Amino acid sequence: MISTILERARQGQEITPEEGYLLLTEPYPQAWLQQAADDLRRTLVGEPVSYVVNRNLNFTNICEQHCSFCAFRRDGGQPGSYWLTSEQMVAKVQDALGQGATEICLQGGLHPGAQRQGSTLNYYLDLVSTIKTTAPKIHLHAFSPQEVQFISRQDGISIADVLKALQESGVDSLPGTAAEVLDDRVRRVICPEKIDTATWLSIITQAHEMGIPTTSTMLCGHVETSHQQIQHLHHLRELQRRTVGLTEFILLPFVGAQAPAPLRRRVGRDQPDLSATLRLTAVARLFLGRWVKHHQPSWVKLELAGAVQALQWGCDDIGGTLMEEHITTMAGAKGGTGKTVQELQNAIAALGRPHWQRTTLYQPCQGVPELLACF
Ligand SMILES: C[S@@+](CC[C@H](N)C(=O)[O-])C[C@H]1O[C@@H](n2cnc3c(N)ncnc32)[C@H](O)[C@@H]1O
Ligand SMILES: Nc1c(NC[C@H](O)[C@H](O)[C@H](O)CO)[nH]c(=O)[nH]c1=O
Ligand SMILES: N[C@@H](Cc1ccc(O)cc1)C(=O)O
Ligand code: SF4
Repeated sequence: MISTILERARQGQEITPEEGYLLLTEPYPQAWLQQAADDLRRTLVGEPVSYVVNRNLNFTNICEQHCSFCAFRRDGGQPGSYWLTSEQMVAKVQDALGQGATEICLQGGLHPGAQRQGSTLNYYLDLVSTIKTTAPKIHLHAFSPQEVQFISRQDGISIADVLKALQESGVDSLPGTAAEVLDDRVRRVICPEKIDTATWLSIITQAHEMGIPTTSTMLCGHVETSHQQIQHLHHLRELQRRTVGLTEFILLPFVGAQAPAPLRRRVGRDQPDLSATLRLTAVARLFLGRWVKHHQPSWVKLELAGAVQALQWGCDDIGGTLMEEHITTMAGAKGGTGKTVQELQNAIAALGRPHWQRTTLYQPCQGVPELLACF
């Protein structure tokens, strides 16, 4: 019975993957689902909604892979390809500091030419030290598991050694991107060159065991089934049961408008389906239950109004200011490339809920002058 499952989940009891599947697929009033997810959110984290003042830094879009959803990647030398110099990165980090950023979110394409002294790891360590020299106190949220594996593969060194070197040079946490859908049949269609499910889980597990926290994500709304969505959430819940290193879950609905034609045509939709995204947002909150306290929608992909709705379907964080979002904007997302603190605060206040500025790891930040005291 749907109402029994919802009631148990609302109280924070674990539901099975089969029950999660029923919540996603059975016909019943979606208001029940919304209410249960909203209630569980209130029980676990209360009314306040957080945001983080951060800047995205996508150091290059030159990438050796060809994920079928990705409008960001370019070949080297192709029109629109770019590779930032360290001077350009320093300027962006300084500008971010001036705007009160506490986090740099650093990710890029997998560029085989990105090497120092013949080593890919050395290039990435240089990136980290460029940022940390410019902003020693900033939280560096850098490199997806796919990027970690790329370094390991290029240089023939272990994942553990890559993670250790990144940690020692100043990486504070990893973005849990490249998860897409943790199902190898889906991965063979949308990202055949990427690491498989087991490798993604293993890299995140190793990071957590070394004391590097990560976020978690799901790229939804393309070719995956409801069953595969639940399996993805199940993988995350089991991982978290073992390591407790996930800080949050971020649902990333696929934006197709400018994505490569084959997947775009197959999906047949340019922008995310908001009601399907909200349903999955609520099921993710209920399924991950007490294991993952923080849930974030993507205002880039849903637009701010859609992200505000997601705050009523289980989310408790509105995300980051981002300052410059490229990846999904290049795919035709309509949410914009950055938000001011005022815009985020106003959006939260419109719901009648209090807002608070967090660090990447969900610690409170003080007012602007004391900002850097929160590290
Ligand atoms: C572009 S990658 C950057 C890091 C690295 N290249 C990687 O793939 O892990 C970051 C994430 O952006 C998301 N993304 C890319 N294209 C998207 C699209 N069209 N719609 C929604 N999310 C997208 C994917 O989830 C992907 O893992
Ligand atoms: N949702 C998107 C994000 N989110 C990143 C967060 O702002 C932040 O880095 C995380 O909460 C850790 O503190 N970043 C993007 O570039 N695009 C998005 O759509
Ligand atoms: N969600 C990632 C960041 C991110 C998300 C989506 C993107 O398209 C790009 C980056 C995080 O862990 O913070
Ligand atoms: S998602 Fe990442 S790995 Fe895949 S093509 Fe885009 S930049 Fe490259």
